[in-house]
Amino acid sequence: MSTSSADLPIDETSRARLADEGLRLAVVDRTDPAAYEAWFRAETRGFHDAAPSPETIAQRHRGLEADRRLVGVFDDTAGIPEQPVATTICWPADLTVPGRRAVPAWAVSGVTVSPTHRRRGIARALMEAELRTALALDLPAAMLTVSESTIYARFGYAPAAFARDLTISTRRVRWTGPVPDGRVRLVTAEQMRDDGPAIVERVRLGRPGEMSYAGHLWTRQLGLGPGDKDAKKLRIVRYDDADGTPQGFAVYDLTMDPADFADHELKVRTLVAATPDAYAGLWRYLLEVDLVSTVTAHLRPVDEPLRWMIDDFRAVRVNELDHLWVRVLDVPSALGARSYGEPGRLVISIDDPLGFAAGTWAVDVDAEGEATVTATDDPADVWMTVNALGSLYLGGVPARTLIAAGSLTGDAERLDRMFRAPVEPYLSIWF
Ligand SMILES: CC(=O)SCCNC(=O)CCNC(=O)[C@H](O)C(C)(C)COP(=O)(O)OP(=O)(O)OC[C@H]1O[C@@H](n2cnc3c(N)ncnc32)[C@H](O)[C@@H]1OP(=O)(O)O
Repeated sequence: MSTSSADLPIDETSRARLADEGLRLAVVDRTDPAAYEAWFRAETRGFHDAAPSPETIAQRHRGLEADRRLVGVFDDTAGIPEQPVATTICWPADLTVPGRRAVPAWAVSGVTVSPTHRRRGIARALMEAELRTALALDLPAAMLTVSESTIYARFGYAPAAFARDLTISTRRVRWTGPVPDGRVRLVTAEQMRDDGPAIVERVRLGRPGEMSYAGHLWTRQLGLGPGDKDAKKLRIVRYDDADGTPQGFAVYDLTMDPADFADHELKVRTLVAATPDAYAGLWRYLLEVDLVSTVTAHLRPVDEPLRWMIDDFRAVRVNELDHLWVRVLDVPSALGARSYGEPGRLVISIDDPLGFAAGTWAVDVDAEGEATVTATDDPADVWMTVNALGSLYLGGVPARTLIAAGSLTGDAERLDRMFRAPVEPYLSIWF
């Protein structure tokens, strides 16, 4: 990487564009507590959150990772001029791609524009600046999880990993899956804080779409984040295999139905399993807690095997969502970083209105599935938008879907043999 993400100067193109409107685009000095507080208050306000307490702000500032790049747009005529009217927070993270490996990607988060300044092109200036910043940092792709799925396609992002919310009627369910010989133990958040990262790491490279994370994004999972209002409700169970090695964990809470004490809802916030045994052991435990009639689980993989491990398939209702959006910036680096299911040469023409990925690219895949990607003048075998490339990239979207949508033309079967991943892409966190 050419320079550290936090130290790179602000993008000049967007700075000049916003300066023409009397606005100042700047990297926020992350070492200055007052500057951080102003940025953080603007970000929480932008997401309609309650104003954070001084203790929460101080704790979040102390825990801010060194690679976080905070950007603000300032308006000296605003009601609270020291607080930015728009924010982003971005950092480099490892994104798992097919082939049990990762590509460094620019994680884009905290995108807010004050309601007083909306629809003046501020978000566009910020988003385009972040794409140029990612390239300046030699990061071949950018990624985000979204508040609304209507915003980011225009910047070249597309859904690449999906997720499901599950609602399980537990009284209809009898466990028919494996009964492993490990143990499920209730543990404290503090115990899990130490045991958990090793389990998360073992899972990460096996699943395209997962990303590296630590710090606040990790402790938040356990209710240990500063100001976490739900912390006291959380229960944590850990699955230890027969040798006593922790292989998985689940975080959940319980809500009583005021009309019937036997009808609690058990909400699974996180379930991470490094082995099939841990998966079975944890789900069986969660489905059999007494005084519960409904188990809900948020943000689960689309290939969740759970319904094959109970006796009533229809006891599980499913709602599917787009979750991780990916934007390819540097085609040779991004496509060269993943593996492919079939050898051969494929020439791809990419349409990218913002220019970053536009061109014709030859993808030469060897017998081991490794690719070399170069610019070429050869005629293209397939044509696609940069959005379609983002959706194909992790191997989770069939080419025929994109052909039907008009964002790709080419041989769907060949594209699927090359691009589809044997494991469905999935990202287990929001960021
Ligand atoms: C990765 C993340 O952080 S996701 C979180 C996104 N943030 C939020 O949801 C917080 C609440 N919303 C906001 O803060 C703002 O409304 C934002 C950030 C979504 C948009 O900011 P704005 O400065 O108003 O957007 P801007 O004026 O630059 O619009 C850029 C383009 O996006 C479009 N757009 C903006 N917001 C939306 C939206 N909510 N839905 C659909 N299109 C939108 C605009 O029409 C414009 O289109 P065009 O340039 O193709 O003509």
